[in-house]
Amino acid sequence: MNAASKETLGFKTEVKQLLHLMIHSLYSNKEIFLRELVSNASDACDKLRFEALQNDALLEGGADLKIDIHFDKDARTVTIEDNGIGMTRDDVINHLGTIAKSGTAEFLGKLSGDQKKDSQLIGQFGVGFYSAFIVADNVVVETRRAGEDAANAVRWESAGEGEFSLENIEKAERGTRIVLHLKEGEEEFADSFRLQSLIKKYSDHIAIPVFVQADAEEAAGEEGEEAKAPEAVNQAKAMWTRSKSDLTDEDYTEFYKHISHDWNAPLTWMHNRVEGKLDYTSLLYIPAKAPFDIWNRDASRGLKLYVQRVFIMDDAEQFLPLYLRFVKGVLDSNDLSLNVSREILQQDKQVDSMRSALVKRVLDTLEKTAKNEPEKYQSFWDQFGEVLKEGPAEDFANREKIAGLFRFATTLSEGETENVGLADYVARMREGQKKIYFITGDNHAAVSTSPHLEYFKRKNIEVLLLTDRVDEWMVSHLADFDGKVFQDVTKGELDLDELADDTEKDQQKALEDSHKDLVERIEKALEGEVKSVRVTSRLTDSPACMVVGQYDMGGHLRRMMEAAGQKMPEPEIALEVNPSHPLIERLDQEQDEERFVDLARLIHAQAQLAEGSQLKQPALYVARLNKLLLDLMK
Ligand SMILES: Nc1ncnc2c1ncn2[C@@H]1O[C@H](COP(=O)(O)OP(=O)(O)OP(=O)(O)O)[C@@H](O)[C@H]1O
Repeated sequence: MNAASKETLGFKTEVKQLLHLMIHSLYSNKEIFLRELVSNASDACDKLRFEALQNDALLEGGADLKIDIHFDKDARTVTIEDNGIGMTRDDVINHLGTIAKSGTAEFLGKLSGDQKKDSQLIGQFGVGFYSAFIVADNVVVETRRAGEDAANAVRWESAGEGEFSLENIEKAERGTRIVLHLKEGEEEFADSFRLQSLIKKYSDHIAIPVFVQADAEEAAGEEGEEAKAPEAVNQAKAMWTRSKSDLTDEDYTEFYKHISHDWNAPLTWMHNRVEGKLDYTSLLYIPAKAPFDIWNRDASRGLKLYVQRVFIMDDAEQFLPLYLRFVKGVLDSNDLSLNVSREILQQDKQVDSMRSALVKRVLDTLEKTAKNEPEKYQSFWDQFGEVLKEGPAEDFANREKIAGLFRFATTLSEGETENVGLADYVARMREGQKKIYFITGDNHAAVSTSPHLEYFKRKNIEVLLLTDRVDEWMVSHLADFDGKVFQDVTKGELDLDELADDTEKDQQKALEDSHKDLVERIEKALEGEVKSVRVTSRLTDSPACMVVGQYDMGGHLRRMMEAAGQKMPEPEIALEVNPSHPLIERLDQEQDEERFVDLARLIHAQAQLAEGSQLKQPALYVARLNKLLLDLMK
């Protein structure tokens, strides 16, 4: 293609939306553009170094990777230049004209127009290259992919307003040069001192040296003095290789922002050097806020792999299980080969050992946070609890440890906050109680008022209130905690052996004996609708409730599976009635068989509604109820 090949292309809609929002909501943090562009430049150098392992011709004879920052006060420009991997014309179109993240549309839909809230969200999304437009009204990118001819370079230019132009240019040096034409009022950035202090503040941890042009007076130097070789503004050393005592919280936080593209400071981090059988350094972070695509299990994950300080890959998913996909960080191994690939990692024994160690480290840190900083832990749980709940199914060996990190709302806790750990639950179990009781449902209001809880409330036995979609599935994988099995209170007969004293058991027996006829009559009236009917002492205020078989799927999970189009086998449903309830007493005395059947069906329908089920024939229920109401009004 020749130089005449200039073309103008439109940004994808989502870029336009994002640009607009970003410029407005991030204006109060405008200086972050430099961090983002330097971060990209450093990634580009990392990528070049990696590709050069296979093909050192890419270095074109120059292996000194660096980032240069220039400015021109009069022209009001700032230039960020790297000699990294560079981009081809296609790369430029793909990376600087679209947003290649899945879920972008949903993300944009969540933005509210409230600048404060939106800037938080945009932070979670990652602002990247486009942040240049916060301070610039024109951005020129000149880039040449390493290994390409000088004539195959590209110039991209845009005012950030819907379109960009592309043309072929000559560029002798490989890599990318980004020229920002600062908006009026932003000339403060065309200043050596300002740029240097921003690099120190935000990019000190970048492993590639960053050089900032000196001020004119400074550069001229004293007369007769020899020009000094410029010094990098940053430490230019892989941050994780520095000793902990040398690093401040700010260093850790800025490094986190660089690798994670997250705007918020992390919740906590773990920095460890391991020597011995394995030799590696890991720096792992737990974010404070969940990224927008945490539920996309294919979304990129956060561990970068380095081998002997050389960047090898992003998303080194072999080193952490999916249920810890929120962890971000760096792993630098001295044992693996520089030629390591994803396929090799999958079969490598050392990788398994490192993975186990990293998992243990993360779980231990979470445990420690939960113990020493409960409020901080609570905010972690609120963000990532649901992800962690995938743990017992994925990581059987650690399931007890993971379960210890869970937090739930219970019948004894205040409001809907999930803040009761299983260890707390077990510690306050009633004398003789052997099981951990729970109930699942769509929301807190529905489960906390379930008839199934009446007996437990009466006996002051704590019940976990589980309302996440994954809960029933999670508990089925957990099976027990501290030797106590989990029991769904809506399943199987109430376990009086465990919970009741002798008088209560005798009473139950007496109830069963004295209501044999009633039970038979109701069974007949509900033939085909329920599997069996029995009297119960589990209810206080409600006349009846539905109970599924001990090994059947609970109502909540069943409804979700059915909503997802799965056909479920019919469960063994029993109707349990409360003989002390006035309605059941009245039913027992009903002589008119037709009215008896109507009443029994109404009670059955109500029990279904109370557990959150839908009636198969709601209109029939309404008709029956109306008939009874009319009778009453006579
Ligand atoms: N200096 C550069 N050299 C080479 N490629 C670059 C450079 N700057 C950006 N790119 C390319 O453009 C892509 C988009 O950059 P951008 O900063 O928008 O997003 P990102 O870095 O992938 O992630 P995030 O949006 O979370 O920051 C990068 O992934 C990279 O491929």
